[in-house]
Amino acid sequence: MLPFARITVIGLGLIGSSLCRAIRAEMPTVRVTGHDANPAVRETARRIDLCDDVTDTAGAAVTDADLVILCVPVRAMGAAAAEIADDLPADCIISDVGSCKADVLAQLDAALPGRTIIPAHPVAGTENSGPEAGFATLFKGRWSIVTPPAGADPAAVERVAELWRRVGAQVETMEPAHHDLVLAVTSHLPHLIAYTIVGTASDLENVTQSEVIKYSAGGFRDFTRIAASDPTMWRDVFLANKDAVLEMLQRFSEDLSALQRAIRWNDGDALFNLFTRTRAIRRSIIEQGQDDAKPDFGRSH
Ligand SMILES: NC(=O)C1=CN([C@@H]2O[C@H](COP(=O)(O)OP(=O)(O)OC[C@H]3O[C@@H](n4cnc5c(N)ncnc54)[C@H](O)[C@@H]3O)[C@@H](O)[C@H]2O)C=CC1
Ligand SMILES: O=C(O)C(=O)Cc1ccc(O)cc1
Repeated sequence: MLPFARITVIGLGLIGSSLCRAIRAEMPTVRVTGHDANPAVRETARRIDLCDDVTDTAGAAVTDADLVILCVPVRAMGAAAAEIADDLPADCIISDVGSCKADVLAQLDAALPGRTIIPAHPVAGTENSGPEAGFATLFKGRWSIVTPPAGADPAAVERVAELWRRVGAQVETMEPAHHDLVLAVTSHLPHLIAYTIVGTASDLENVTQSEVIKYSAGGFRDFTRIAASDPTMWRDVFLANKDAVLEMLQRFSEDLSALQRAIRWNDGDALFNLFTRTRAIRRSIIEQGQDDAKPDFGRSH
């Protein structure tokens, strides 16, 4: 049985538009309604036929929904939820796709007291944003982490989990605070490092911008891709997941200082041992099939 019959997506950027496409591809009888605060995005969504209906107001998008998924930047979640509060049907489930969960849950709880809120985070994305950047296979073979609040209705949790399975994701449930700690080190800190290193390279006085571009080896190129990620989205993630990010940044700084020391004192063993350990981590990621380069990963678009 389909987990939902009428799904509303609020925020039709990369993730919202990918979700619309995936739902229509995998569950063609589900009615998909969309809304975005930006009129240009609504116009694009209509032009590319993203949803069955794109509404000009958030309220009109949710009046007969059985699931509403908020796909807006994490610090806009509360405002987006407040906009639909008066028009939500009584038994509608509210979810979101935000990259951090504790702060978003607090915003949703405050805006929608007493409602069934089942947050989730598809750990899938790209450096691009906007409705035309999305694609139907984005979630295939990826994790979606569902982070229900304490005491959440298990049937509602299962319906949201089933939606993610239907669009191709593997589902894990986690407590919101634990999610935020895990993602701080696996996703948020790597983005911060990428933003830093690309900024550092572009600030050099003795190396020209064109040399940075011309001689950028593989590693630096990968950083520039990540550092091209959406500024609004990532500003919000760092501010909303401040405590976990600062904790991981502290540990990272200490480890970086240890590396600095090893280089200064010619401690080759320390360098070799660390690089051997990190190589093993990369290899185990590939063995577990979590690598983008794998051809069966369903990411062709
Ligand atoms: N980009 C990525 O790779 C991933 C992003 N996420 C999360 O998904 C969410 C959306 O990110 P993207 O789709 O990448 O961003 P995006 O920038 O492509 O799209 C966000 C859309 O939300 C709209 N919006 C902003 N405030 C709004 C409001 N109050 N009401 C209605 N619409 C509003 C914007 O106009 C924009 O079209 C974020 O919370 C992000 O943390 C989750 C997984 C991956
Ligand atoms: O493009 C990349 O490398 C990403 O890391 C995409 C991404 C960005 C944010 C998320 O919350 C999940 C995935």
